[in-house]
Amino acid sequence: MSASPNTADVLIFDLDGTLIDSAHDIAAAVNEYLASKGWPEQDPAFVEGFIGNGPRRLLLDLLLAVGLPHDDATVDEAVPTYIANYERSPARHTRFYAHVKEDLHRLREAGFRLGLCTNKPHALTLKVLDLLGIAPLFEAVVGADAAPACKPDPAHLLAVCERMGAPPASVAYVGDTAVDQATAAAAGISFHVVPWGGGSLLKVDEAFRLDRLADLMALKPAAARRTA
Ligand SMILES: O=C(O)COP(=O)(O)O
Repeated sequence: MSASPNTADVLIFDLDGTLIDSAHDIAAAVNEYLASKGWPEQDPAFVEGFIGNGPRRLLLDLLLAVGLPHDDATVDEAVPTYIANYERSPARHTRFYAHVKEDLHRLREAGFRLGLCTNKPHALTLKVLDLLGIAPLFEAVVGADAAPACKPDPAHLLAVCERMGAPPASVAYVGDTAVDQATAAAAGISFHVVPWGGGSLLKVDEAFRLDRLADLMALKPAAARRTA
């Protein structure tokens, strides 16, 4: 069962599709790989639909969907090539969704502790957060390869909780995909969905649907509850 939506001390965020629109940089890295094989490049809006399960699934699912070779050997070779392409230019086109940066600051100032749980590779995640100037806002960041198992395995989200010393009942997870939603449900953590990324496609109780991140202020952290 999920925790109540009424309070939370710790807010853990997904990254791609939730805080940042990274589809153009991810598509550029994918297209550089496809071009190197002499295969047709893909539209960023199409590539965007495959983001959320990490690089291996991104490439496997995309190659499968467009009818290109997708055997293990092809994908094994594609993953490091794609990651190397992405690492060369991790935030050229990446943008925050509306009000994200200011709202993260407001949430921190209100006393919430912030964490990040993403299927992006860990080193790339740190690089992107740093380039976008939001790395210091997060107490714990766990990319897919820094977790015991990645989303939708609840161990990923629970690893962030553990690093923050936060019981799951004190946490809310914020994401945009069915993977994020399933992860939170399996971890027994309440899930709030953003209106962008894949968020509008998800079925959730309306009380858990955000217009912007600042709506999470309603969850009042412990410090604010004591002084209320
Ligand atoms: O699939 C990825 O690379 C990252 O996706 P996430 O930040 O939505 O977990």
